[in-house]
Amino acid sequence: ITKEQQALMKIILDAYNRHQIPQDVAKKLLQDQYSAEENFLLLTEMATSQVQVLVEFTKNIPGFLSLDHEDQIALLKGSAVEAMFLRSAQVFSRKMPKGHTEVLEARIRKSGISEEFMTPMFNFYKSIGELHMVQEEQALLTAITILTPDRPHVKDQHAVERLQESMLDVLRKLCALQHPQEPQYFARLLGRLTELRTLNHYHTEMLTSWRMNDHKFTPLLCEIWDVQ
Ligand SMILES: CC1(C)[C@H]2CC[C@]1(C)[C@H](OC(=O)c1ccc(O)cc1)C2
Repeated sequence: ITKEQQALMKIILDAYNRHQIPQDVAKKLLQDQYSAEENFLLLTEMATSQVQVLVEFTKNIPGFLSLDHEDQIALLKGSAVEAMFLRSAQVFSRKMPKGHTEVLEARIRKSGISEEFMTPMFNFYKSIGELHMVQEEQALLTAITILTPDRPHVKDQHAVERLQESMLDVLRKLCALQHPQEPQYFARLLGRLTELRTLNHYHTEMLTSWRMNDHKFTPLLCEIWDVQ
């Protein structure tokens, strides 16, 4: 890993750790009642704060702010769901204190999300948990997800590709250093990104079914997912 790659990794990691989910959301997890309505409101707050954290993290990805402004928006909108699932998978499988994980799972299961979406979502959380990623890998994988060139409406895909490639190069070297006994570890990480893309479809269904039951989203969520 070269000097400038170490510098890049430090910037990404600091940005990833600087913007954590506000503690008040985590606290509410254990306090409020368990009604489907209460759970939905809590998940709305969680999703909204996750999107805010995503925007702040993205702004700190070296080179992102020099991209075309419309492309910056297209990348954020195109990656928000995947970045949110990636971060919540990591929070779910590692950061959360023991009791919280079960409570969050129970609230998610009782919030009007259809059963058919639960399975792939929790399978994804399990598959991320099994990787035991170090936080540098988590931060880089999130940046790589955001810098996916073929999102809808991205005009200068090559500019995005160049940024993503430099992240992929650092991640590949990091995996080789962190998991010398597992040469296929890097490929496994990238395989998770493919699994992540399948969740986009379920997420759209989830939003639609909530809307059908007249649930209200926050302005930020409406803007990032073009709903309402
Ligand atoms: C853990 C999750 C990633 C999983 C369950 C809660 C999440 C934060 C996310 O919720 C939403 O996307 C969402 C969207 C709109 C809304 O009003 C509420 C939640 C899906």
